[in-house]
Amino acid sequence: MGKYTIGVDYGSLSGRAVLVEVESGKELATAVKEYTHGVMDVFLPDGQTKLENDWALQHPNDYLEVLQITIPQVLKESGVSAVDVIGVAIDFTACTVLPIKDDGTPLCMMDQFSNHPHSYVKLWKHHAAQDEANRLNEIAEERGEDFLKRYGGKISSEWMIPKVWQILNEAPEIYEAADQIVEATDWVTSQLTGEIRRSSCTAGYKAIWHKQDGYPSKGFFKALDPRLENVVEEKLTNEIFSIGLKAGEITEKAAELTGLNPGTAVGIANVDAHVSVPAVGITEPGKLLMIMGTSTCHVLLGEEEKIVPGMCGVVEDGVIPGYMGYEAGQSCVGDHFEWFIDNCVPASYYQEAEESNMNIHELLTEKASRLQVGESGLLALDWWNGNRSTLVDADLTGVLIGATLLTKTEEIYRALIEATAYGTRMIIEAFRNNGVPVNEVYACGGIAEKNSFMMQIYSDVINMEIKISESSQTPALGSAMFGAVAAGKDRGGYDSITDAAKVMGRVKDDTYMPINDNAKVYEQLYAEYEKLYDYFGRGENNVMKTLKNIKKNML
Ligand SMILES: Nc1ncnc2c1ncn2[C@@H]1O[C@H](COP(=O)(O)OP(=O)(O)O)[C@@H](O)[C@H]1O
Ligand SMILES: O=C(CO)[C@@H](O)[C@@H](O)COP(=O)(O)O
Repeated sequence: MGKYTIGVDYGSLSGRAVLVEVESGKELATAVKEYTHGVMDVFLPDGQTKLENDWALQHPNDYLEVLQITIPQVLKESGVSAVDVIGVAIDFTACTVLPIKDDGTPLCMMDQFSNHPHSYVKLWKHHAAQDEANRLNEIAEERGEDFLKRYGGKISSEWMIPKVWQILNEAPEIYEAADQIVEATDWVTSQLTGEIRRSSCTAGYKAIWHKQDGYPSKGFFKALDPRLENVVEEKLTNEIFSIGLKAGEITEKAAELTGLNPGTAVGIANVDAHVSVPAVGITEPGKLLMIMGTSTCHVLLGEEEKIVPGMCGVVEDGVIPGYMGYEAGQSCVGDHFEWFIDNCVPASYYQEAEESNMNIHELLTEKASRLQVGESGLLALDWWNGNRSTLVDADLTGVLIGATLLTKTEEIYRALIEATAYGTRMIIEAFRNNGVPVNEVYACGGIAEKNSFMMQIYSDVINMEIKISESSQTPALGSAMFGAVAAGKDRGGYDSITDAAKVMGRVKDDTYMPINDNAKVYEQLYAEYEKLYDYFGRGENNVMKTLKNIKKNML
């Protein structure tokens, strides 16, 4: 009798489940549920409580709806009986966090807090804790805190401690009422197993936890704010579980919600980027995976703990047990194009797209692909949502240089694509220059799947071959693999993620190869990008911050 495993991937806008055959890695069914509340960046669900700039919230009930709708759907669609599903695991955007009570109830789902913005889930791209991040970085630097090096020299405002501190600063009553502040991935997993077991992946990359040294010292937290001295014991926990372990089993309550059998193994939770690595078959150093969607994450394995300025983090066992897992990222990739189509594309283009039976991305891509490299005379910086790597500064903003009265919409679209490719090259070079080899490049995610023109540009800009994941649901497949590992070989699964990757992880046969002529022109354009990057990003011209301050004072 065949055995099956389910992975659920929680993205920025929706959650997707995939049901996979364990012995072949074949995906039998997929189901997607858009979040009912989407991303709340203007109002709370009451439609009245206004959110400030740089906020991005979500509703935890949307995550439970994903389980309730997609898991029964994949069971039904595949015709697989729940009895034959041996494991399940989830992955999530991160750092996406929420305050909860000890029994798991999110504060925003309690009447007294439902109108309080700080009681909701803070999505990874909630950037309103930048002040806290800046102060944290200053204090850590003054104290010579060793951990800073492991996070590329700076802790991002997207990560756990700045977000926790923002709650404390702006809503001490919420901080006080929270028994724990937890990553959404760990919370949803606890809704399946009945117990919170925090993952080494989220703790390591997002909450400054280290396998040997644990969290930063009490002295450091006290130096941030005396009220934070015991934040680990009071809101986090010292008990961290390695990815690849079993988090528990499906409870009776979770069985009712999902249609799975009580007792089904549940894997320790993962992050969407990191979980994708084994799903493309990577289990060794030197192979960088780009997970390209709303944002892009770059994940890479290494043998040793090297210090790479501006990376997001290096965590032992953070991706594949036995290796150092490196992460870097760009906070704005698909979102870059989304902003553009929402704000800068004339109605005539939409009309043409409709007439040609294309979506607007496809039309713009098609038009952009008819241009020669360098023909538009444009160059952009990809900082519309700040810069995660290598500058770690959410206060940086976008730039477009070279526009004239003749500049066309598709030229700007292309310049935005190229900007994200230059940003990726900057990251690859940062790894290489600091002793972490990048010998091969892989890609997965919505964009790697949907936009082959963009992937060709990336190949030309980085001047390397790019291999593409075979699965269109790579993170969900990765989670399904961790579900099979949680079940273990005795129950029909695998004993390690490396064993699972050998069978279940794959890339497509077709790859992208750099086109020499294009690569040569991109070399010149990249040299100009580098100059702009340093000029605006490293303090020589702080105009972006000045403008943000003026804007803040006007609000
Ligand atoms: N053909 C396309 N070319 C470039 N970007 C696209 C295209 N289609 C969608 N996008 C962008 O991709 C992003 C969604 O990526 P996806 O991987 O599906 O989601 P997520 O990152 O939330 O997991 C959106 O920001 C959207 O603007
Ligand atoms: O930062 C991470 C992972 O570390 C991502 O979860 C975050 O960028 C969101 O990813 P998506 O672009 O929504 O796939």
